[in-house]
Amino acid sequence: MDDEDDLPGIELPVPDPGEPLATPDTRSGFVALAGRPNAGKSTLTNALVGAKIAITSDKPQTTRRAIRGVLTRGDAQLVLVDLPGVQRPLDSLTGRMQRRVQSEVREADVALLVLNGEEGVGPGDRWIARQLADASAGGRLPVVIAVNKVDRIDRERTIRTLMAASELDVAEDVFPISARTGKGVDALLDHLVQLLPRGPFYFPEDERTDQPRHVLLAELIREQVLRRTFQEVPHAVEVAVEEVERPKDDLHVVVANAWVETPSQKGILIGAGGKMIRNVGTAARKELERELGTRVHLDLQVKVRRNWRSDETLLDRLEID
Ligand SMILES: Nc1nc2c(ncn2[C@@H]2O[C@H](COP(=O)(O)OP(=O)(O)OP(=O)(O)O)[C@@H](O)[C@H]2O)c(=O)[nH]1
Repeated sequence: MDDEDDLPGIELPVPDPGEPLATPDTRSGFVALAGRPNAGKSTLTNALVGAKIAITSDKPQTTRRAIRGVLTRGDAQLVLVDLPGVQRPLDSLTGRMQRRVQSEVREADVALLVLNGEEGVGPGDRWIARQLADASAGGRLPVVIAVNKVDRIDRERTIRTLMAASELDVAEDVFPISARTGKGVDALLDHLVQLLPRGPFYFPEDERTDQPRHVLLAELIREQVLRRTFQEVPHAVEVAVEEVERPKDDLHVVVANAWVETPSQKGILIGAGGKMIRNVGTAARKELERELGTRVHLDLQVKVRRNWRSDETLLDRLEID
C-alpha cells in the first residue's frame, strides 16, 4: 500500500505527535465516519479493521445502524464508527439513522469525512462539513478528510478534488485513498492513530466489532438482497434473524425473515417460481458459512409488514436506534 510515488503533490501538514508521555501508554478512541450515502464508509471500515463487519453495496443508504469496528495495533486501539450516510430524514427509519449520526459524531474523538472522489465535492458534502465544523467548534473534535475511490479517477482530477476538499475548511489533513484497493489507507490510519487521546483500550485486543452476532448474520443476508434488487425494493427490505442453533458441531441452522412493505415487493423478492429467493438464499448461505465456520442450513421466509420503516416498535425490535 505504499503509494508515495503517485500521491498528488499536496503538502499535508505533519501531524502533531501529541502531548508528552503520560500513563497509560496506550491510545484509544472513537473515529466517526461521516459522509454522503455511497461514499465508501463501510468499505473503508472493513479495510481498516481487516474483516467484513459492515455490508456494502452500490445502493445508497445501505448502512442503517452505527456499526463499530475495532482495530488494535500495537499500543493503539481505534474504534471506527461506520455511520449511515447523511441524508434528509424521510420516515422514522431515516429519522433514527440521522439522529444516530449526530449523537455519534458528538461523542467521537475524531471525525473522518469520507468523500466520493468519483463524484467530487458537492452541496451534500458542504452541508456535512458545516455540521462537522459546528461539532468541532473550539477545536474539540479533530476532523480529517479522506477522498475515496481515487482508483477511479486520474491524477489531475484527484488533485482538483483534494483542493476542493481542503476548501471545505473543516479539516487540516486530506488523504487520497482507495478503500477498495487499499491505496493510501495505511497513511490515513497512521494519522488517525496520532489523533487518538491517551487512555486504556475499550475492547479486548482480538475483538473486531461490537455488533451482536444475529445482527451481523441478518446484514449478510440483506447484502445479498441488495445485490439483486433495484429501485425501491432494496430500501424496503429488512432482514431479522430469529434463531441460530447448532445441532451438530459442523452445522448451524439459521432461521430468518425478510420483511418487505407490499405484496408486490414480496413477489419481486420471491421471483418467478421462487428463483430470486433461492439465489439470495444460496449466496447468503455461503456468506454465513464463511462467518460461522461451519455448514449452514438457512431457512429464509419473505413476509409483508406494511410501512415497517415507520413502525417504531419493529424498529426497536430490529435494534435500529
Ligand atoms: N472503485 C471503488 N469503489 C468503491 C471504493 N470504496 C467503496 N466503493 C464502492 O462504492 C459503493 C458504496 O460503498 P459503501 O462502502 O457501501 O458506501 P457507504 O458510504 O458505506 O454507503 P451508505 O451505506 O449508503 O452510507 C460499493 O459498491 C463499494 O464497492 C473505492 O475505493 N473504489
